[in-house]
Amino acid sequence: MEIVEKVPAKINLTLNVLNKRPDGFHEMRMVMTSIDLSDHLTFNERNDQQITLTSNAAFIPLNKKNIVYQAVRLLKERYEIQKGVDINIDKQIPVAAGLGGGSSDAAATLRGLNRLWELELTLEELALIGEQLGSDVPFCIYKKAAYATGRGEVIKLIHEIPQCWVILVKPPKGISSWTVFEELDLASLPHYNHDKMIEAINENNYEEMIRYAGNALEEISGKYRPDIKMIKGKMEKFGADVAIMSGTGPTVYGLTQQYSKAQRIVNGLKGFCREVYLVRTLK
Ligand SMILES: C[C@](O)(CO)[C@H](O)COP(=O)(O)OP(=O)(O)OC[C@H]1O[C@@H](n2ccc(N)nc2=O)[C@H](O)[C@@H]1O
Ligand SMILES: Nc1ncnc2c1ncn2[C@@H]1O[C@H](COP(=O)(O)OP(=O)(O)OP(=O)(O)O)[C@@H](O)[C@H]1O
Repeated sequence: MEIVEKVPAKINLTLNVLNKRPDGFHEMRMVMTSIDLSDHLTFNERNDQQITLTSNAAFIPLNKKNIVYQAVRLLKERYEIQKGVDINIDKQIPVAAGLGGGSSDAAATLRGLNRLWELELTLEELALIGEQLGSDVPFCIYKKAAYATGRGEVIKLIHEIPQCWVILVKPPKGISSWTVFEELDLASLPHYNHDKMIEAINENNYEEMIRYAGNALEEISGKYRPDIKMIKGKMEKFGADVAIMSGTGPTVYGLTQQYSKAQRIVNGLKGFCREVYLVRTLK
């Protein structure tokens, strides 16, 4: 039997870092939404114990270093599954971009194998397992909009955000989450009002929502990647209502509700960056 899972990327509408925790992670407060830029994972059962990965992308590992492989191993060990699986990763989400690409692939693997091996696990159970793979994986299990706390694994689903166009610009070279978090000066971080943002989202009020968008990691990532600031400025100049870095970057996203404006922003930015995407937020 063949199973296919759609694997949406994510953006952080607000990202706050509170304190460093005893476990070495940081306490987060984030409003996040899935967006319609997706990988696709295809699963085919094997009767032997082998796990094989194939992909159109040359730049992700296709062995046990891939988070998809780790997700398979986790489920096989936990539920004593005596079967293997062939998985193809149709990679469309830019890698190490701040868009949750690997985390979302891992989440889709848990969802896909739940179906393929008929484990009948709930999304909450899959999210609990996903925590062991990475801080963003539980959010990615739901493919919705949510308020994420803890190290990012405590998820409270919220109302879908007001429909809008999302323009994504992914500058060359990624940034690792580890590097960004290690350099943080917590006392100097800005704070974005996620409660007010969630209120605006619940009222489907786009104009009010964008007033509260922001990413506390922008400053530190910007030190490594001065192009982030340049792209933000260009995006606002071409008419985006807001221009914010997603996750630990380097991707910058802009929001607008007008398609004509979205097209103008895309055409303007294509002059500065190769990887420019125009997508919608997911319902
Ligand atoms: C920045 C975000 O992408 C926002 O969505 C996430 O908070 C990070 O998610 P992620 O990359 O999946 O993070 P993980 O793979 O769990 O951790 C990578 C590294 O980032 C740092 N990290 C991550 C999450 C967190 N709450 N505190 C941290 O300090 C840690 O150094 C960790 O070793
Ligand atoms: N299936 C996968 N897809 C993408 N990257 C993967 C995958 N498996 C392992 N990786 C590795 O994980 C690293 C992080 O990639 P990823 O795309 O998850 O970063 P990201 O978009 O910044 O995610 P986040 O926003 O959660 O930090 C990359 O260096 C990549 O080589």
